Amino acid sequence: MEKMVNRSHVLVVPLPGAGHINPMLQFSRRLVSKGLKVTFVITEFISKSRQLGSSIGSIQLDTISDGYDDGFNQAGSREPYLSSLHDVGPKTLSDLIKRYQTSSIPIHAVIYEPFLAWALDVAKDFGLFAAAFFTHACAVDYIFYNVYHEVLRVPVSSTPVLIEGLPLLLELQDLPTFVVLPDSYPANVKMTMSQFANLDKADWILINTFYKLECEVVDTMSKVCPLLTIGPTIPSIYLDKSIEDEDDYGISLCEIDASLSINWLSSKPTASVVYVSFGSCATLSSKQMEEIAWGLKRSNFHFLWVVMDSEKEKIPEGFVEEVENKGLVVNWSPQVKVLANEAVGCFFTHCGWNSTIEALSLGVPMVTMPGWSDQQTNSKLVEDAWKVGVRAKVDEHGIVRREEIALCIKEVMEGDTGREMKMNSKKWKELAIEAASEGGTSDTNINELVAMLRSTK
Ligand SMILES: O=c1ccn([C@@H]2O[C@H](COP(=O)(O)OP(=O)(O)O[C@H]3O[C@H](CO)[C@@H](O)[C@H](O)[C@H]3O)[C@@H](O)[C@H]2O)c(=O)[nH]1
Repeated sequence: MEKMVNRSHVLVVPLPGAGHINPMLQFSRRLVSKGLKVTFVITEFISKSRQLGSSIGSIQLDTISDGYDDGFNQAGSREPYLSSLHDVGPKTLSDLIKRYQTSSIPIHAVIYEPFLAWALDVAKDFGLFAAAFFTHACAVDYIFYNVYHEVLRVPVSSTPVLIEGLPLLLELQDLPTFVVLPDSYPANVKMTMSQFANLDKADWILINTFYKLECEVVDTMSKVCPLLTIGPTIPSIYLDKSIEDEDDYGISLCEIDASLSINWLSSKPTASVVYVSFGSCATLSSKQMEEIAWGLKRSNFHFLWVVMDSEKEKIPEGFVEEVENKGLVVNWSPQVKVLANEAVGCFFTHCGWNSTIEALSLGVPMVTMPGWSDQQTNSKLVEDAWKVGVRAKVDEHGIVRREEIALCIKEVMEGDTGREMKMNSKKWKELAIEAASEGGTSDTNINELVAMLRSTK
C-alpha cells in the first residue's frame, strides 16, 4: 500500500515545449526543496519518446494526452496541434486528478501555464487552489493584458507606444509580433488572449522574472493582479546553491551529448567563444542560415552553434568542415551549463524569454536576432533597458546579413561598448542571485506561496 504522504501535493502543468517545461520544472524543484510534493505533467508522447520513468530526481512525473500520442509532428502545424491539445487535454487532466483524489496522496493545488487556460477550469471544477505560471517577461505579459482589455488596440499601427510601467517607448519592431501582425498567427493570438479570459479565477499569478529586473511594470501589473515574481528559474547551483544534486537542467526533448559541448568549451580561453542558439522552435530561412554561418566565420571568434536536426540541411555545404578549427555545431546543448562556462563571451540569441533570463542571470552579454512572439520586446529591453546587448539589424528583405552579424559580435566581444555590457551583465547576475537567495524577493515570494499551498492541504 502507498505510504500516506503528509505533504501538500501540487500538480504542475506546463505547455509541452522546452521553453515551458524547463522553467516550470526548475520551479518545481524549488517547491520540493521547501517540503512540497510535486507531480509534473508531461504528454504521453514526451514520456514515451524520451523514455522517462515515473520520476525525475525528486519530482514525480505523470502524463496527459494532447491527442498525438505517437508524435506531435503528425499534427502538421501549430493550429491543429493546439486545437487537439485544447480538446483532449482537459479530459485527460481531469482523469489524472480524479485518480489521485481517490488515492492516499490527493492533489491539493494546481500550478498551470496560462496558455492552457482550460487547466484552471479543471482545477476549479475540483475546488483546488490554482496559480498561473507566466513564462514570458512581466513587460510582455502586461502588454498582452492591455491588448486583452482593449487598452492597446491591435493591430498596432501608430507608434511609439507607451505602456504604463514599461521603461521605454516601443516602436513597431519592439512590440510582440502577435500585436503587430495578429492575422499572421491566429492560433497563437487566440491562445495568448485566452490566458486572461478566466484569469480572475486564479488564486495567484507567478511570473518568471525577478523584481529588480522589471520593478516598474511588476508594480503596475500588481495593481490589477495578485502577482508574485519567482524567477529566475535556473538551477539553484548557478544562483543561491541551496539545492544539492541538481546538475542537469531537466528534460531534454531530443538526443543530446552534453559532454561534447562542455569538453569543447573547456579547451577554449576565457570569454573567447560565441554561443549561438535560437531556441527550441526556430525555423530560419536557408538564406538567413547561410548569413549566420558566414557571419560567424567572418567574426573570427570561436563559436558553438546549436542547429536542430530539422534545420541542419540549411547549413551551407562544406561550412562545417571549413570552420572545424573555429566552431562546433551541435543539435542541442546543455544551455545553462554552456552559458555558465567561462569560455563563453557572448550569446547570439533569438531572445526567447528563457534564453534571455538565463543569459542575464549568468552574466553573459548578447547579440539579439528576435524572430517572433515576445522576442522583439525582450530584445528591446536587453539593448535599451538592461544595456546588456545589441540587436542585429535586418536589411530591406528582413535578413540579418553576415557583415552585420560579424560587426555585432565584435561590438559585444571587444571594445568599450562590449566592456560596458559585460559590467552591466555582471550587475544583473548579482541581482538575480540576490533575488533567489534567502531573504531575496523571489525567495520570499516562493515562501509566501509555499505557506499558502501548505494551508490548502
Ligand atoms: O540547445 C539548446 C537550446 C535551448 N535550450 C533550452 O531551451 C529553452 C528555450 O527557451 P526559450 O529561450 O524561451 O526559447 P523557445 O524555445 O523559442 O521558447 C518559446 O517559449 C518562450 C517562453 O514562453 C518564449 O519566450 C519564446 O519566444 C518561445 O519561442 C531554454 O531554457 C534553453 O536553455 C537548451 O537547453 N539547449
